[in-house]
Amino acid sequence: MFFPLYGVKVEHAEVTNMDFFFFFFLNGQKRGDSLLLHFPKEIENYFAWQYFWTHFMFLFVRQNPRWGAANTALVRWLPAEYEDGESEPKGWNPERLHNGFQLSPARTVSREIMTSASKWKDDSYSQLLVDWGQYISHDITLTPQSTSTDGSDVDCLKTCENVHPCFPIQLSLLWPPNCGTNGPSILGCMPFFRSTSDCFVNFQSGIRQALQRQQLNAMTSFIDASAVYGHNQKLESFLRDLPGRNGKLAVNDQFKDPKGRPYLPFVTKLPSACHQDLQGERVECFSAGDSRVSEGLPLTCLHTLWLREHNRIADALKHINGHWSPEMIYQETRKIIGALHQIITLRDYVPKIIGPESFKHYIGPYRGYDPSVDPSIANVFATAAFRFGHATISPILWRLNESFQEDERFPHLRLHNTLFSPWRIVKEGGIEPVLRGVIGSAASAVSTDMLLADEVTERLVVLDTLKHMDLAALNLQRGRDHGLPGYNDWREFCGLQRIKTLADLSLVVGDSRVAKRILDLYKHPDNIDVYPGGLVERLLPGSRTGPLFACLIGRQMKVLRDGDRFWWEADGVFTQQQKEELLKFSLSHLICENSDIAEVPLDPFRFGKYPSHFVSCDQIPSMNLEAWKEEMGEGQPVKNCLRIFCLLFKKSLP
Ligand code: HEM
Ligand SMILES: [Ca+2]
Repeated sequence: MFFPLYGVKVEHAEVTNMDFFFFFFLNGQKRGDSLLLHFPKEIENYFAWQYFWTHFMFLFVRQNPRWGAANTALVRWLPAEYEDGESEPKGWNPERLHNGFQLSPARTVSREIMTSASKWKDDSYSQLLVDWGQYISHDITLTPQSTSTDGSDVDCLKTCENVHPCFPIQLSLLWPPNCGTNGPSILGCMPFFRSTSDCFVNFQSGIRQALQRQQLNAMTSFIDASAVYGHNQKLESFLRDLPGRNGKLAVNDQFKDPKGRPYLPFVTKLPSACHQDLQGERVECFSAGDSRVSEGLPLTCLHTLWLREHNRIADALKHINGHWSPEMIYQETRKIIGALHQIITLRDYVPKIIGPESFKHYIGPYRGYDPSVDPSIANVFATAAFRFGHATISPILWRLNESFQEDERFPHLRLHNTLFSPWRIVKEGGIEPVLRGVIGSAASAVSTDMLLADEVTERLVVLDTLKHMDLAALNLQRGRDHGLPGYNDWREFCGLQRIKTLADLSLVVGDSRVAKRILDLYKHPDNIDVYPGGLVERLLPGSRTGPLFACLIGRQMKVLRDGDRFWWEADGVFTQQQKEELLKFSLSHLICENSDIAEVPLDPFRFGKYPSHFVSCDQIPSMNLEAWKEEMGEGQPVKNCLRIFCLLFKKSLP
């Protein structure tokens, strides 16, 4: 399995005997596997574990072990629509008519209605809101792509023909389209690898659907900090500082920041494909729980902050509970970090993305774990709705100094000069200049006539291809590759009216010129792809999405929360006192604790000018980890006990 655009190969599922063991007894919920289960040192060996599994694991067996596990299929909320009914994407046969018309190539749609040479600013939010979106998307979804070598002898980097597994994005010579008399002529193509298909046949949905091509999610769908810890045992072990016996994560052994703070470790396969500063030592791609960590600098900064926070909390827990084993410290810390990811996402992020009304409507207050809810990621969410964020990418990466002014030594950069360039962190002042830029500059606005910045539609850098790519066209082609039904079908799914006329579309878009351009291009409203359709909708009040994407994102977030046995608010996961402490956490606190930045906004997702809207780090609430103190008394119940032994025996550990 291969992620060509990120230049990282990932072996399929890496299932070991032990994994099967975990899988059957613990129902495949990888994160849960290690979150609640903690053992005293005496039984931290295989045979004792086996005894434990055999005798007590029935307590955890659930009906749907694969829901939300890594390397399972993206689920369908509507059946797939392929040209041949089973696997060929729409547009595979360019001559084929859809509702009487040929489909416009993805690149044409991108240039006609999605690419923008400029972006407005949205003074309500900071750039961090955008970057958290990307970061959290990497916790919940990663769609692996086929390699050219998957049983075929075509090279998708070279061919411009539709031959499995290649589905290249055709480039049109004439621009703008329709300006010539003989129709657009083909200039070449951008490489495109089809997503890997799932070989698991699910007959529950009927024979026809069972035979349809399905795509995979390589991550755990749960918001569980899998981007920090990895989603399989091998990666998880690699990321830990096991020799240190301290419950911490491994750090970079070659470089530290100017104040001695650690960086993420490098990947092991060297030399890595990341770009280099031509002077001095090489800086390789970083490694983390998610392989895309080096894609952009703000993303790498967020990964670095969480690595440091894990190690900081692990130190504190060791100090508070001197009797805890390294394994216990690691697992408790991981559990806390997972909960913090959930809190930031559902409390701070999602309401700003879908707006307060949609939050109330689609998500609502938490009412406990519901075992009948499937927490898997939906294909339409990963492939269209949550890619709304691509329309909010800033073409400039802002870097700021201590006074939150442009840093003279490290000036702002055009985005394409920052992708896959971790050397800019190591050699250009650490994470601080980028982080200050992220909290100290306004987010790009979303507006129907300025969608994706041309920095990502004309100059997107991906590894393993020298050609610049077009992110809008990739998203669209990916939607067709996955057989996503059209925009109108998804509107109906969400209880919104189907678009029948130009007037309908103008109303929904709020701009009749844009609506006309779309219908001129697609010719029939039922042909509009869900990605551009959802993206151009007029935003709901107080949101960054229109009604369709708000519905799809809202529904996805609700199932991620309600279908998660280990959701931080679920019964028995944390004590009341611990929950109260967790709620004090904020991304501002994360930045204060783990960087050299001493002043931050109270709500770092909101844009505020420096210095008037910033406060000193002393004023940012912080968690008191004493709530995790475990008081040991012989034969007495353990205080704050939520560990599995305590739950089973209601007494202190031997
Ligand atoms: C500089 C910023 C970003 C870059 C360069 C970037 C780039 C990419 C690329 C190259 C892909 C794979 C495209 C394909 O071949 O299908 C992708 C996928 C995706 N992106 Fe982004 N992205 C960025 C920011 C964001 C943001 C802000 C969000 C959401 C708020 C987001 C959400 C997603 C999602 C959900 C996927 C699909 C993941 C999967 O299932 O594999 N991205 N992005
Ligand atoms: Ca996850």
